[in-house]
Amino acid sequence: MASAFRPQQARIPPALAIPIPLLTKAIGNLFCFIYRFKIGLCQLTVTPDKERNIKHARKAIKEAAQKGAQLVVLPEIWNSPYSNDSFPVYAEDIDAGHDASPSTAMLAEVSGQLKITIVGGSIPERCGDKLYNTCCIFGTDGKLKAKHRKIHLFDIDIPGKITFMESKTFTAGETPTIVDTGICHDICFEELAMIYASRGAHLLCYPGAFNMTSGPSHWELLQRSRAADNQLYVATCSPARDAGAGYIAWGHSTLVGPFGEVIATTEHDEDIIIAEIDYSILEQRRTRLPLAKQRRGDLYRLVDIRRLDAHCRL
Ligand SMILES: NC(=O)CC(=O)C(=O)O
Repeated sequence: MASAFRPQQARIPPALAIPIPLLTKAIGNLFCFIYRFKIGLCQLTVTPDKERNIKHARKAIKEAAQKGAQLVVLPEIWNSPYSNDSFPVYAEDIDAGHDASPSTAMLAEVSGQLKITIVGGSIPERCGDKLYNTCCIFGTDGKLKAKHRKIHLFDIDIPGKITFMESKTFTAGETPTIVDTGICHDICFEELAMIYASRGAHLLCYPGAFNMTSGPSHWELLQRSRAADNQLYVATCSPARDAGAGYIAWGHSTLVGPFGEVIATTEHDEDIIIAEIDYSILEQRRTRLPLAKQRRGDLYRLVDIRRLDAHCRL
């Protein structure tokens, strides 16, 4: 998921400066030099036991917060096995309240209790007769700030390597989300990242579950490309690898900086990455290499067909 975050207002202590997308770019740029914070990427093992997955995620979030993370990111599909048979069984009706959605109830409780922002990876969401691959973002007050439904469903067929059709069960989301979030396969679409960047995003978060074919070939490449093209931070968070699962996740959760540099990463086992994000570096990069100014809008231009008018405050 790509959650795009922008810096918050000056009266908020820098330590709590989880970026929000609402402010104008000018205000964002003005204050971003004071904004440093720690991000925690929880690469979690996922089992068929949903209750255990929720407890386990809670423990990892707490550990990341204890280590100083003010923004914690979970993997794509962390409460359920990544399989079309499981998605309908593990799906939760997020809008129906905490009783109908124990996974998001936990995220709401923990974010409020620890006063951190959580990019809640994704879970299968049931809405009427449809299922979505949905990321919920909770603010420091424990309130749901945004819900992003994966826009680009992951359908792949490489004979002898991997076949997976998310579209068998999931319906694609229709809206980019301004706490700017995308999920996994969304990372493959540079236009989406460019739109987020043009709206002032400083950080894109992609909870993702790449596999043993797509992982080695382009997991890191895509993250570094999105970061370098748009001169911003990119954070990814994968499930840990389970060699016995039907779908074997690649792992390698990573934080990439605005020059496309890998700041922190891990292998495929369960892990919590804690790394620092410093928006002043981002501005420095943009000043030294002003891609936005150099862009030839007279020759080519990205059209944002669906203007992102709904904003979410963190
Ligand atoms: N779960 C996914 O969307 C995986 C993906 O995009 C890939 O390339 O692998």
